Amino acid sequence: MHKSRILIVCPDASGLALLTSMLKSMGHVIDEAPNDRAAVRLLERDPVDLVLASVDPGDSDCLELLTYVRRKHARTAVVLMFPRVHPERIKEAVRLGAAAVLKYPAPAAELRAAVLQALAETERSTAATNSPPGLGIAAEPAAGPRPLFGDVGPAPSPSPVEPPVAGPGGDAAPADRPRATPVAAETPREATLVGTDPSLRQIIGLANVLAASSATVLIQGEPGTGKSELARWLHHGTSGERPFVAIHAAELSDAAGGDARAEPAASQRNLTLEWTSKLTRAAGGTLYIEEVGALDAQLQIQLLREVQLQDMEAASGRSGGDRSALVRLILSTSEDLASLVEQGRFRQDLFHRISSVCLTAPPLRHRGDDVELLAEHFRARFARQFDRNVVGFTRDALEVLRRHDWPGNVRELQGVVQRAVVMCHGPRITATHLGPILNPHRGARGARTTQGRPHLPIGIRPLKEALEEPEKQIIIQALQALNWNRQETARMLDINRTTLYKKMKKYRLLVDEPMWVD
Ligand SMILES: Nc1ncnc2c1ncn2[C@@H]1O[C@H](COP(=O)(O)OP(=O)(O)OP(=O)(O)O)[C@@H](O)[C@H]1O
Repeated sequence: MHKSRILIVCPDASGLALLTSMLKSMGHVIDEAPNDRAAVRLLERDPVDLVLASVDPGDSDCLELLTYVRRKHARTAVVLMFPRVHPERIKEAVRLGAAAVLKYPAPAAELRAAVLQALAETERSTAATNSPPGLGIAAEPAAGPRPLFGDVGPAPSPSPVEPPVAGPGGDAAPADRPRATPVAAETPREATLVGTDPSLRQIIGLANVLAASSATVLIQGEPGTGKSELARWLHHGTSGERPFVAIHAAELSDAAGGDARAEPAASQRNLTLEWTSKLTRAAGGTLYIEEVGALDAQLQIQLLREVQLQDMEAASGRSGGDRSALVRLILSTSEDLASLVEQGRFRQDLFHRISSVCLTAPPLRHRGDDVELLAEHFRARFARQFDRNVVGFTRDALEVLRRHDWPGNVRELQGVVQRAVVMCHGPRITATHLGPILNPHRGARGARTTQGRPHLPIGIRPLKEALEEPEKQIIIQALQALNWNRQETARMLDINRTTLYKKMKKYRLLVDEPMWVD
């Protein structure tokens, strides 16, 4: 075996000196670091064969260095040392790819044996990876990681769907990463951000600056304001060739904990698998998590770890270099995350980490002439798509569009124009095609206050009856904002789909086209 390079990470100076002298006596070259941050800096300057790290298993981030090394330096073995028994953490460390977990301080013989075995296994797998195919040099099956730290029970068996895969840089991906589905990564389409209002241009200007960095960005704004479009814009600014993976936080939580009957350990494993599969698919590109406030507690921890890893990466001073395994995080929210923190529904530490770089998508009602520009953009697009000879809007239609306050923002406008194009049989969309919600002559929206908001049409009548009209209007607006997608609408209104169905039936909204279309 050649002279190996070992990085020893130990916060205790005397322990560090002792470990160094033990391993130096074996003929290895030793680097030393007092903490993870210093270790990452050294690793980025000069890769090593093995990292030997003493960490406190009680610290929630004690496995971060391990995760980092397994992801970024797949050929570097990691041996951990824990000063006290922590069976759960040992299992987790083994699952994440630790070659061994030892007691700290470990007897010299045990330490040397573990180091030798880890180095030998790394050398074997490197030789196997480097062998040209067809030469018949088969690698011995690796003995597999084993905890040496007392009896902690068997390591979780690997899931059948997660064989190690070649990462984008050619390195073997960490063993806990599921295989990337070949078609999984979305080919990013160009982002479209129509609009000339200064509030939007300012955000686009900021996005152009941020596109060049790998900083985690939080995009906030009301539903339908174009947060996803901004995320694509940020992604596309770096490179269109890289994967863009978008996922709604609630879907991620559902997918991870989908089976309510599953054992806690199994659902924890599902969750880790789901999370790592998303990261694997996004490797080298962007992971966009919509409505980050809906992440459940476990996923918030996973996200916090990922953001911390990114910070370590930034602290290591790397810029530009190998980005193939890096994942840029873009998060969005239409909720006020600070108030979720106050309610105890969102981790404060995570909130502080993700909210330092923030873009706010302006609501459409504050974007003046953009309503017309966007309406024209969607008119042209849908006329092309549905092969309709609709060339514009009548003056009264434009007036109606201008006066509406667009609670569903750009998505609502898009839905309204789409329907109008389908319903329009002449060359121009008229106010009638826009429906009573938008049409003041039909009286459905009621009078406006000075702030441009509608008065509720409530007179003195039985309460149940008085509440029906506003309820109907809220449902129609939500349906319009969500393109008549019932599942999404039920979710937005926080009612189940059956309730929504019954209410749509009651208000005669269950026709193919909305009842108000002439
Ligand atoms: N400036 C824009 N120019 C053109 N299309 C836009 C613009 N902003 C948004 N859109 C379109 O409007 C729709 C809604 O936008 P998007 O999904 O980005 O909003 P969002 O804020 O992410 O919504 P949500 O919070 O509900 O997920 C999309 O079809 C998007 O392509």
